[in-house]
Amino acid sequence: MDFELKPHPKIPKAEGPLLVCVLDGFGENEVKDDYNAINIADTPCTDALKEVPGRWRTIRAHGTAVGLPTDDDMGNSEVGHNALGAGQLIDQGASLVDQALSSKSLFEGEGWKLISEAFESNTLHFIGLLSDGGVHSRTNQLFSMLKGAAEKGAKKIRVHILTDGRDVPDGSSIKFTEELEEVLKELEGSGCDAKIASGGGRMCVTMDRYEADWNIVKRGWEAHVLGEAPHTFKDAATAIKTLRKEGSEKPVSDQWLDPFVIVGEDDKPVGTIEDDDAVVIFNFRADRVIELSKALEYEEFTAFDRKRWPKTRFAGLMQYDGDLKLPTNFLVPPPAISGTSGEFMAKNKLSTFVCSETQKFGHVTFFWNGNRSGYFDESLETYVEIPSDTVPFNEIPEMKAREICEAGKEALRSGKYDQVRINFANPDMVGHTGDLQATATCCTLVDKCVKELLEVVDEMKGRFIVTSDHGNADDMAQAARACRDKKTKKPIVAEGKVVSLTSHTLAPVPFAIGGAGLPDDVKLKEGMPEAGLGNVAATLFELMGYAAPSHMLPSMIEE
Ligand SMILES: O=C(O)[C@@H](CO)OP(=O)(O)O
Ligand SMILES: [Mn+2]
Ligand SMILES: [Mn+2]
Repeated sequence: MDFELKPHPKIPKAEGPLLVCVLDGFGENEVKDDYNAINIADTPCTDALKEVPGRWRTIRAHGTAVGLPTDDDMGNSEVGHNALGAGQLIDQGASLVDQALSSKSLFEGEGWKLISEAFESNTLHFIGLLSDGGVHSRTNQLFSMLKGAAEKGAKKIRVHILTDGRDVPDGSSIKFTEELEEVLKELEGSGCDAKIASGGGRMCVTMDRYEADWNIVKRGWEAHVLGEAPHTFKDAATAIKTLRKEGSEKPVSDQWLDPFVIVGEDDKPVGTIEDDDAVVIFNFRADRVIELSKALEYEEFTAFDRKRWPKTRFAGLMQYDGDLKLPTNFLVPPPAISGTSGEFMAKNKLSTFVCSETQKFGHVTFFWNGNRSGYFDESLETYVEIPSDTVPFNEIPEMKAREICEAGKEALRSGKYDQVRINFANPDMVGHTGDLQATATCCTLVDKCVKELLEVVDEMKGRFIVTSDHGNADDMAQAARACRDKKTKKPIVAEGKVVSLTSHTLAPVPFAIGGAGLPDDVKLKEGMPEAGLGNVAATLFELMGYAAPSHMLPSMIEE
């Protein structure tokens, strides 16, 4: 690949830096009702951006536009930031696993060979997120692997389930558990001893990310590996129903269920993880299983006391970190992402400042750079992580927006950077709690932060991009979502309350350009209705005064 950036024939380089500001989960939903938290928030700055002729549009952020299998798949941070940073359409994990299952290549690769060594005399464990959300995993993929393993001779299978309620409606984990039990019963009928062994809610068990709180992984380790948890049950459906504490003063949502272990008639755990067992993590998405992968794979490990480290035959559904080559073994080769905008920046000696808080830090670094940890050239890249709070984010909807804003302003003013890239986590992270008011509150704050940043961009004669990676805050009520079902915009009401929507949405996202350093005649093209997140990287280079690299999807700037 030719990495040399050539000057843009018409757009000169700016005096000041380019700000790339990602408002995570800030969709532009066509339904502007009382359940659209952005609509009810006070957002004068981002509203004003929409009014500038030729400098605002929406772009696609879901489905096939970001490499997902179908246009029913909502966008998410991984695919969103991959597309934003790479400027290319990449077949994503969800699609690659689907393909590997339908071609059966999944059952023929090295990873499968490794785990199949345990089929005869040891246990095969599956650990992952049990839902059909399609963001981290999908039940139909798990079920195909379970059936495939039993057909190919696995004698004993244990499944460790993390309940969702974040990418799918809260409470749906019971349905997914029942579906799983059905499949396991079928396997039992064919002579395979197959059971659910442990579980817990994804936000408090196992699925931490970016090392925000290792205790989450520790709880998972204790439940899945050691068979230890504060609660034991004879079956998973009872576990979930009991731990949800429905009808009580403080019901618990699927995301936040305590860890639990399933025990047999003898009250002993039905499925601890032992030496020589095979373990498969059935999530395709990386961020929330990298820590568990490290705990399973690394002999040297200090993040928490594992008490016991079984030597397992461990494979990820994918390889989750291309730089660390973690895990060593995997069932499906990950998408190849190279020639990202970050790599081009570094190879052309352009300097970058990147900042977010822990919850989104890897989004603007790891995902942005094509699922690569680390730097392309540390002397040119400054990455600042502001530690996130470890509470449910509707309790502190401000999160670290203030701190990120201040760091961004300082970086812009320093004159040291060609690009300043930041991500505000709030609309997404607070949106996932389903708390409409708190989400509106954080959108108001984020809008203020954007205003302050844009003022500094002007002061420095710089340029800006303000955009998002997918929707979330733009629809907070189930069935109110316009894009999912245009016919029923009315929210679902249960027990007198509107049922909240905790997931991402299918809405497109805003894309705004501007800044005092941007010549007046630089405008966005008309048309290009199909443009999506993958068209941002080329646009970014043009805004910086360079011709876009030819392998990237086309720029949205008018020629
Ligand atoms: O929290 C997460 O893991 C996902 C939702 O499952 O959200 P995002 O893609 O915005 O990171
Ligand atoms: Mn996101
Ligand atoms: Mn999210």
